[in-house]
Amino acid sequence: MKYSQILYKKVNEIWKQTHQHPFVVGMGNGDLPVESFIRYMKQDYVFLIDYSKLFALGTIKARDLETMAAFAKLLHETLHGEMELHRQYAARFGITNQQLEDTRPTPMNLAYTRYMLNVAQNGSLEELISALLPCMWSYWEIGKMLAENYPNSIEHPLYGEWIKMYSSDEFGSLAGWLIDLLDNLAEEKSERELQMLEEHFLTTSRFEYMFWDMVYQGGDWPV
Ligand SMILES: Cc1ncc(CO)c(N)n1
Repeated sequence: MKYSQILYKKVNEIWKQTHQHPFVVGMGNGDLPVESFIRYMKQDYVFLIDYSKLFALGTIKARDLETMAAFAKLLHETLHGEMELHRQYAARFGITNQQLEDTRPTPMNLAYTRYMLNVAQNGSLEELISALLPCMWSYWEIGKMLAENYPNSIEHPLYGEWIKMYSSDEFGSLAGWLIDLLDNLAEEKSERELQMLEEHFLTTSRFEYMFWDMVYQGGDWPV
């Protein structure tokens, strides 16, 4: 069994809970309050600023030109693709790009990005990928689940664009490349090293659930 399939089985329960979270289900059936989505868009924008740095670090840690170029492409896609979706959404609500950028990350958002950046800056390329992969893979799974379970969801005037992006073959091919890369790199790893990669994969899978819950519940700093 491929290492990624082993990891997928280990996070199955966590990802299933994410698929059943009211924020995610609300995007599918259209019941998600707009205020929750605006909070998500703002928090996710500042998340993506730090998240994109992982791809830059991946280019630095890459051991061959092809992998360097792929991480550079992921950096570009994040800064100009995913973040542009948020900027377009924000404009519909009269929120400027500067206002998006000035969003103060919640404690949970900060904990998530700092965990990933710490792994990416101090760990191996394999550790960076194992921390990063649940972000892309779980979003692809959520996008596909919503498009399949709620056929009209991609036509929703607000949430449709989000579902289209994350269920797309283009986003899936980027996630698939990262999955294959981890599988290739895992072949040469010791049991102890694989245990460390698994811990990162589980931790950021849990952070993904917590991020949906934070934007749904509105958790923030006391003052
Ligand atoms: C919190 C979070 N995780 C993953 C992704 C996928 O890019 C995202 N945009 N935001």
